Amino acid sequence: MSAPGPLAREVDTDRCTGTVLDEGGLVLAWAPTGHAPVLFAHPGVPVRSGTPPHAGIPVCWPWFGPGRGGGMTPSHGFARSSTWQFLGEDEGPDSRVLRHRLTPDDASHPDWSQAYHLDLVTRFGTTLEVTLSTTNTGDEPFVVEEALHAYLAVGDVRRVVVGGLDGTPFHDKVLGEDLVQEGDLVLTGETDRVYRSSADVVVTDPVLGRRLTVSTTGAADRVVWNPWSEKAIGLDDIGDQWPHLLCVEAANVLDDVVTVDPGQTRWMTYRLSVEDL
Ligand SMILES: O=P(O)(O)OC[C@H]1O[C@@H](O)[C@H](O)[C@@H](O)[C@@H]1O
Repeated sequence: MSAPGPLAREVDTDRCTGTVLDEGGLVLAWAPTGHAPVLFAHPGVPVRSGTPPHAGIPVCWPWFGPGRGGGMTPSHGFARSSTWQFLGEDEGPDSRVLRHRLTPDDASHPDWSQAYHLDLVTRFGTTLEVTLSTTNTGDEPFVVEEALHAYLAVGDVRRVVVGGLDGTPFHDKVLGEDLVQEGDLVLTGETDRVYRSSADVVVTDPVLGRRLTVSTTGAADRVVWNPWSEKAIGLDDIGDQWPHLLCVEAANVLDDVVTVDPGQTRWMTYRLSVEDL
């Protein structure tokens, strides 16, 4: 018998449909009325409890990947595999607002003893807005890496054009080099890049006939990732679906880590909108 899936909070309004899971505080789905789903999730592999999926918008916190010094597990921190408190939902002026929180009572880790509140506010409307806030409830400053690791659904990643990054310095994790983007980005192979930019990113998708715009506040970096065919084989919830996703993440990583002083709250917002071509 397969394990039951995590608890899903469903939204269905005249503006959109959407889903957030308590596990991971994962925004799994969003589709404004009249549009196909905007976030990627493998059509044949359900989300399993205990396994953070390559889907939706995982929360990476308080480290990214293996952490700045390397070797940290789980990859991307413990927030995405922890079960968050659901604080409730209400109707905003133009969106349904769902609130989740993670505290040391919900998630602990041997390498993380700091006192914190991590809050996730998801606004489901004709645009999607996700805010991740870190509050230091302890007596000592602490440093976090963080990302809202959005998996955008695309028709064919080899045919999309990613605009808004021209002239931006980036760290290429595949090549291990620091480079500068020239012109629009067209992906031709495994791509894993940390762009030092807070500018809007526009993904033009001729196959699905739409344009996605990512804008953020409080995020110094954009991470662009697709594993491509070979690496995708080892990721069972991506597999042969790799052409149908493009991660454009809002992040504060590498040299852009965030210091949170006692009593302080630092926040980051990811906004996503879609328009027909
Ligand atoms: O398989 P994971 O842990 O979800 O990570 C997926 C990818 O996430 C990206 O954000 C990282 O830049 C990649 O290096 C990583 O491979």
